[in-house]
Amino acid sequence: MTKTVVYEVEVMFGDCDPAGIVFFPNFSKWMDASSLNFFKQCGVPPWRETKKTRGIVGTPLLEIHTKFMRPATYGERLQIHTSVTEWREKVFIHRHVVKRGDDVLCEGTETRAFVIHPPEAPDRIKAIPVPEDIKALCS
Ligand SMILES: CC(C)(COP(=O)(O)OP(=O)(O)OC[C@H]1O[C@@H](n2cnc3c(N)ncnc32)[C@H](O)[C@@H]1OP(=O)(O)O)[C@@H](O)C(=O)NCCC(=O)NCCSC(=O)c1ccc(O)cc1
Repeated sequence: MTKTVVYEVEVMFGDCDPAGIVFFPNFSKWMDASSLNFFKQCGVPPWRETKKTRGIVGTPLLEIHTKFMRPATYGERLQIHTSVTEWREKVFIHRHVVKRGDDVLCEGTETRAFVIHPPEAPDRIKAIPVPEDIKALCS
Protein backbone atom coordinates (compact mmCIF):
# COMPACT_ATOMS: atom_id res chain seq x y z
CA MET A 1 0.00 0.00 0.00
CA THR A 2 1.47 3.37 -1.04
CA LYS A 3 1.47 6.09 1.60
CA THR A 4 -0.65 9.10 0.57
CA VAL A 5 -0.62 12.46 2.36
CA VAL A 6 -3.24 15.16 1.73
CA TYR A 7 -2.26 18.84 1.73
CA GLU A 8 -5.05 21.46 1.60
CA VAL A 9 -4.89 24.95 0.10
CA GLU A 10 -7.41 27.77 -0.16
CA VAL A 11 -7.39 29.46 -3.56
CA MET A 12 -6.88 33.23 -3.23
CA PHE A 13 -8.00 35.95 -5.65
CA GLY A 14 -4.33 36.61 -6.44
CA ASP A 15 -3.83 32.97 -7.56
CA CYS A 16 -6.21 33.53 -10.48
CA ASP A 17 -6.00 35.10 -13.93
CA PRO A 18 -8.33 37.97 -14.98
CA ALA A 19 -11.00 35.37 -15.84
CA GLY A 20 -10.93 34.15 -12.23
CA ILE A 21 -9.30 30.81 -13.16
CA VAL A 22 -6.27 29.53 -11.22
CA PHE A 23 -3.13 30.43 -13.22
CA PHE A 24 -1.36 27.13 -14.03
CA PRO A 25 2.06 27.69 -12.33
CA ASN A 26 0.21 27.82 -9.02
CA PHE A 27 -0.62 24.13 -9.37
CA SER A 28 3.13 23.40 -9.60
CA LYS A 29 3.75 25.60 -6.57
CA TRP A 30 1.11 23.72 -4.54
CA MET A 31 2.46 20.35 -5.69
CA ASP A 32 5.92 21.39 -4.51
CA ALA A 33 4.49 22.51 -1.15
CA SER A 34 2.64 19.20 -0.96
CA SER A 35 5.89 17.31 -1.65
CA LEU A 36 7.59 19.06 1.26
CA ASN A 37 4.56 18.40 3.46
CA PHE A 38 4.59 14.73 2.39
CA PHE A 39 8.16 14.23 3.64
CA LYS A 40 7.38 16.13 6.84
CA GLN A 41 4.27 14.03 7.57
CA CYS A 42 6.24 10.84 6.84
CA GLY A 43 8.74 11.84 9.54
CA VAL A 44 11.64 13.07 7.39
CA PRO A 45 13.45 16.01 9.02
CA PRO A 46 13.49 19.37 7.16
CA TRP A 47 16.18 19.71 4.49
CA ARG A 48 18.06 22.26 6.62
CA GLU A 49 18.52 19.43 9.17
CA THR A 50 19.42 16.72 6.63
CA LYS A 51 21.92 19.14 5.11
CA LYS A 52 23.69 19.40 8.46
CA THR A 53 23.47 15.71 9.39
CA ARG A 54 24.01 13.95 6.02
CA GLY A 55 24.51 16.55 3.31
CA ILE A 56 21.09 16.15 1.63
CA VAL A 57 19.97 19.62 0.51
CA GLY A 58 16.60 18.71 -1.02
CA THR A 59 14.83 16.93 -3.85
CA PRO A 60 15.02 19.04 -7.03
CA LEU A 61 12.87 18.29 -10.03
CA LEU A 62 14.28 16.53 -13.08
CA GLU A 63 11.03 16.27 -14.98
CA ILE A 64 7.33 17.18 -14.58
CA HIS A 65 4.14 16.25 -16.36
CA THR A 66 0.77 17.84 -15.52
CA LYS A 67 -2.71 17.20 -16.85
CA PHE A 68 -5.42 19.82 -16.27
CA MET A 69 -9.00 18.50 -16.28
CA ARG A 70 -11.16 21.16 -14.58
CA PRO A 71 -10.56 24.78 -13.54
CA ALA A 72 -10.59 26.14 -9.99
CA THR A 73 -11.37 29.63 -8.74
CA TYR A 74 -10.86 31.81 -5.64
CA GLY A 75 -12.60 30.91 -2.40
CA GLU A 76 -12.39 27.18 -3.12
CA ARG A 77 -10.50 24.67 -0.98
CA LEU A 78 -8.38 22.13 -2.87
CA GLN A 79 -6.81 18.94 -1.58
CA ILE A 80 -3.53 17.68 -3.04
CA HIS A 81 -3.13 13.92 -2.59
CA THR A 82 0.59 13.16 -2.74
CA SER A 83 2.44 9.83 -2.84
CA VAL A 84 5.58 8.22 -4.23
CA THR A 85 4.61 5.70 -6.89
CA GLU A 86 8.08 4.46 -7.83
CA TRP A 87 11.54 4.36 -6.29
CA ARG A 88 14.43 3.88 -8.69
CA GLU A 89 18.17 3.75 -7.95
CA LYS A 90 18.65 7.54 -7.79
CA VAL A 91 15.25 9.05 -8.63
CA PHE A 92 11.69 8.68 -7.41
CA ILE A 93 8.33 9.46 -8.99
CA HIS A 94 5.92 11.66 -7.06
CA ARG A 95 2.24 11.65 -7.96
CA HIS A 96 -0.03 14.55 -7.00
CA VAL A 97 -3.80 14.46 -7.53
CA VAL A 98 -5.45 17.86 -6.99
CA LYS A 99 -9.07 17.44 -5.93
CA ARG A 100 -11.98 19.65 -4.89
CA GLY A 101 -13.88 17.18 -2.77
CA ASP A 102 -14.62 14.28 -5.11
CA ASP A 103 -13.76 16.20 -8.32
CA VAL A 104 -10.29 15.63 -9.80
CA LEU A 105 -9.03 18.95 -11.21
CA CYS A 106 -5.46 18.17 -12.09
CA GLU A 107 -2.92 15.33 -11.94
CA GLY A 108 0.83 15.69 -11.91
CA THR A 109 3.88 13.47 -11.85
CA GLU A 110 7.33 14.67 -10.89
CA THR A 111 10.72 12.96 -11.20
CA ARG A 112 12.95 14.05 -8.33
CA ALA A 113 16.32 13.10 -6.86
CA PHE A 114 17.94 13.53 -3.46
CA VAL A 115 20.96 15.72 -3.97
CA ILE A 116 24.09 16.78 -2.10
CA HIS A 117 26.79 19.35 -2.75
CA PRO A 118 29.74 17.08 -3.63
CA PRO A 119 32.84 17.95 -1.57
CA GLU A 120 34.96 18.20 -4.74
CA ALA A 121 32.54 20.77 -6.26
CA PRO A 122 30.57 22.39 -3.42
CA ASP A 123 28.84 24.92 -5.70
CA ARG A 124 27.24 22.07 -7.73
CA ILE A 125 24.57 19.48 -6.90
CA LYS A 126 24.75 15.72 -7.43
CA ALA A 127 22.14 12.98 -7.17
CA ILE A 128 22.76 10.26 -4.58
CA PRO A 129 21.18 6.79 -4.30
CA VAL A 130 17.72 7.03 -2.72
CA PRO A 131 18.36 6.77 1.06
CA GLU A 132 16.85 3.49 2.29
CA ASP A 133 15.65 4.96 5.60
CA ILE A 134 13.76 7.78 3.86
CA LYS A 135 12.29 5.28 1.39
CA ALA A 136 11.07 3.15 4.30
CA LEU A 137 9.45 6.14 6.03
CA CYS A 138 7.68 7.24 2.83
CA SER A 139 6.50 3.91 1.36
C1 LIG B 1 19.68 16.50 -10.44
C2 LIG B 1 21.04 16.44 -11.15
C3 LIG B 1 22.11 17.04 -10.22
C4 LIG B 1 21.36 14.95 -11.39
O1 LIG B 1 22.60 14.90 -12.07
P1 LIG B 1 23.70 13.81 -11.66
O2 LIG B 1 24.03 13.89 -10.21
O3 LIG B 1 24.83 13.98 -12.62
O4 LIG B 1 22.95 12.45 -11.86
P2 LIG B 1 22.81 11.49 -13.13
O5 LIG B 1 22.90 12.21 -14.42
O6 LIG B 1 23.75 10.35 -12.86
O7 LIG B 1 21.32 10.96 -13.01
C5 LIG B 1 20.81 10.49 -11.78
C6 LIG B 1 19.49 9.86 -12.06
O8 LIG B 1 18.60 10.81 -12.67
C7 LIG B 1 17.97 10.22 -13.81
N1 LIG B 1 17.57 11.32 -14.70
C8 LIG B 1 18.35 12.31 -15.17
N2 LIG B 1 17.60 13.18 -15.87
C9 LIG B 1 16.33 12.70 -15.86
C10 LIG B 1 15.10 13.15 -16.40
N3 LIG B 1 15.01 14.28 -17.10
N4 LIG B 1 13.99 12.41 -16.18
C11 LIG B 1 14.07 11.28 -15.46
N5 LIG B 1 15.19 10.82 -14.88
C12 LIG B 1 16.32 11.52 -15.10
C13 LIG B 1 19.01 9.24 -14.32
O9 LIG B 1 18.42 8.25 -15.13
C14 LIG B 1 19.50 8.65 -13.00
O10 LIG B 1 18.49 7.81 -12.48
P3 LIG B 1 18.68 6.33 -11.90
O11 LIG B 1 18.33 5.44 -13.03
O12 LIG B 1 17.70 6.19 -10.77
O13 LIG B 1 20.12 6.17 -11.43
C15 LIG B 1 21.04 17.21 -12.51
O14 LIG B 1 20.21 16.50 -13.42
C16 LIG B 1 20.53 18.63 -12.37
O15 LIG B 1 21.21 19.49 -11.80
N6 LIG B 1 19.32 18.91 -12.90
C17 LIG B 1 18.70 20.22 -12.77
C18 LIG B 1 17.87 20.29 -11.50
C19 LIG B 1 17.08 21.60 -11.47
O16 LIG B 1 17.63 22.65 -11.63
N7 LIG B 1 15.72 21.47 -11.27
C20 LIG B 1 14.81 22.58 -11.32
C21 LIG B 1 14.85 23.52 -10.15
S1 LIG B 1 15.17 22.76 -8.59
C22 LIG B 1 13.70 22.78 -7.69
O17 LIG B 1 12.71 23.18 -8.19
C23 LIG B 1 13.75 22.28 -6.30
C24 LIG B 1 12.58 21.80 -5.71
C25 LIG B 1 12.63 21.27 -4.43
C26 LIG B 1 13.84 21.22 -3.73
O18 LIG B 1 13.90 20.67 -2.46
C27 LIG B 1 14.98 21.70 -4.31
C28 LIG B 1 14.93 22.23 -5.59
